[in-house]
Amino acid sequence: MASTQFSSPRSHAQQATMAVSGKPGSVKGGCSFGRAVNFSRKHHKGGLRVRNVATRLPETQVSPETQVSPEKGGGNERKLAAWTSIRQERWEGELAVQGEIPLWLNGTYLRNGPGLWHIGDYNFRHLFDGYATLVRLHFQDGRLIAGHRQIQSEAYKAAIKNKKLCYREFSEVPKTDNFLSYVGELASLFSGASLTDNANTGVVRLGDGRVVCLTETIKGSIIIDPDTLETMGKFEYSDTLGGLIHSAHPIVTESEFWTLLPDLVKPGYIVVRMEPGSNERKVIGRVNCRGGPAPGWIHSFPVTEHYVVVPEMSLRYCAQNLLRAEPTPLYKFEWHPLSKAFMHVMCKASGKIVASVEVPLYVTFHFINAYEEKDEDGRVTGIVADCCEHNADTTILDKLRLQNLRSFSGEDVLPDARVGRFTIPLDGSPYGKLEAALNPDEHGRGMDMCSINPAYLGKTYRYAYACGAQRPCNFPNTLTKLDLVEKKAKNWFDEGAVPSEPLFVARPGATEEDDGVVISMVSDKNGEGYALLLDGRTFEEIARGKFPYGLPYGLHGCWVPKK
Ligand SMILES: CC1=C(/C=C/C(C)=C/C=C/C(C)=C/C=C/C=C(C)/C=C/C=O)C(C)(C)CCC1
Ligand SMILES: [Fe+2]
Repeated sequence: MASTQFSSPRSHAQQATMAVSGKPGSVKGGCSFGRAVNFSRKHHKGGLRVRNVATRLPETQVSPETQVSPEKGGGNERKLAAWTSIRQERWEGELAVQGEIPLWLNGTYLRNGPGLWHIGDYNFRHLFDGYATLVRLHFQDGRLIAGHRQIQSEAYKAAIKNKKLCYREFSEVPKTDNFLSYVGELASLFSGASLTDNANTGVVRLGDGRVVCLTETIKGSIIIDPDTLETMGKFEYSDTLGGLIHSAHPIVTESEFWTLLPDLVKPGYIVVRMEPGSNERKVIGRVNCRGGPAPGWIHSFPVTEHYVVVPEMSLRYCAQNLLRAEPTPLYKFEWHPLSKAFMHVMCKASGKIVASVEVPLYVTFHFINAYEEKDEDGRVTGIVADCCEHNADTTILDKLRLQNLRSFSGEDVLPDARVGRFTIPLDGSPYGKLEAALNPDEHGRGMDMCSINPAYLGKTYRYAYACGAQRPCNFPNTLTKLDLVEKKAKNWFDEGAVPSEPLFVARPGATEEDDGVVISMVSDKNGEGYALLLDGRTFEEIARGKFPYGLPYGLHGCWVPKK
């Protein structure tokens, strides 16, 4: 058992060297540290809370493999760790907490994301290429215990073993030695063998309690233990649906699991459902694409109580780009504005399509929520679906190249985004609407990485939490609470810091939509990382817990309540 703290400012390159050499600052020899405990208890409106005046930090574990990326460009000062590889084969430790963690908050927040962007001295290009990294925050009786671990996908293990990229990632393709192996490569691409299983995008808790990390490849569905972050094995689908890719964000509740399988051969989407406790997806229906040579990219989609909404955007998969060795500006995709854009609505019970409307062009990766609109007689007249919309501009994909993220010069380069609100009539009209749900200036014209109170999934709702922007910036840098009724936003900001997706956790017994806390993890400008708790209602800081090292950026999280 060992721990480390980087006590004096050092460049990432220096830190990396030390990790390898075992000299001071190296994690190899590490040391444990502890401070006196002094829990002062006091009564609060919401019940008894613990104030951590000084917290005993039990011995932390730092894996001997802990390594910081050798990417170039760092000065001598410590700087933002968000875009830096932090390899932790297994780290655990209690975090010193400033402020008060509500005593009702008992459970585990898990965050997944691509936190390791190099193999040896080869640096990956794109944010989405990195190897899956789990960070865990376990809240118990006012204390906060953290963990950090790499997911042991085949792609990751092969890269570590062979010291080179072995599977196709978002923008990276393994080098082929000669023509014959290229032919073999093509075959393995069509069979899916060369595609990655690097489950670096999200993490969900299924209704039956299993916790699964996901990406866009079906084979990249990996079960993990939420207590130890250990990789348990592949989530094997027991049906015969086949296919290689699916939506990275299934809709998951205690009783439902929905996902979409894009069909690249006969352009369309298969809508499937899986019961808790089962590994068998059942086909509920199919949507045929109305435009373009291939289906639009489906990273996520929304549902209402009775319907599945299937977006068809003009940013479409591209078979040729899937085959290419070098990335194109749109990676595996192509922009087909002439193919138009559509929203389809399928009845969950019958699999019938009840609406298929043309909408203005859009670019979205994350839907926020959707709900049904009813007339006075309770008949559903339309669907409203909200998303983080990039003003029909695909350049955000290029902005997420690591080189761009690592080279912020103070220029305002983050493209504008908004809360895009689709209105889809169910009366057979051919067109739907898309407009901003609130003035984008409310959130600095940055908008992505969203969550809601899960009790409001598919229902009329008022609040959403997301990352917005305080400009100038090159990446969303605020945490934002959106009030979609008052059309206002509250923004939290720490200059120079990058916060990850805010996740809302409701207070048990809450009756108000925003009664709960918002959890995020922040990489700050000093190279440090901290877990942050905001009050869901006031959006003010309640507590933070500092990590003894800087945190890489992470994408999506989930909440696992106490057993
Ligand atoms: C698309 C294919 C693949 C991989 C896809 C992956 C890993 C996609 C990941 C997408 C993510 C994480 C999207 C997040 C978007 C966040 C945004 C826009 C934030 C904006 C902030 O302003 C392969 C599996 C590699 C191959 C098949 C095709
Ligand atoms: Fe996502």
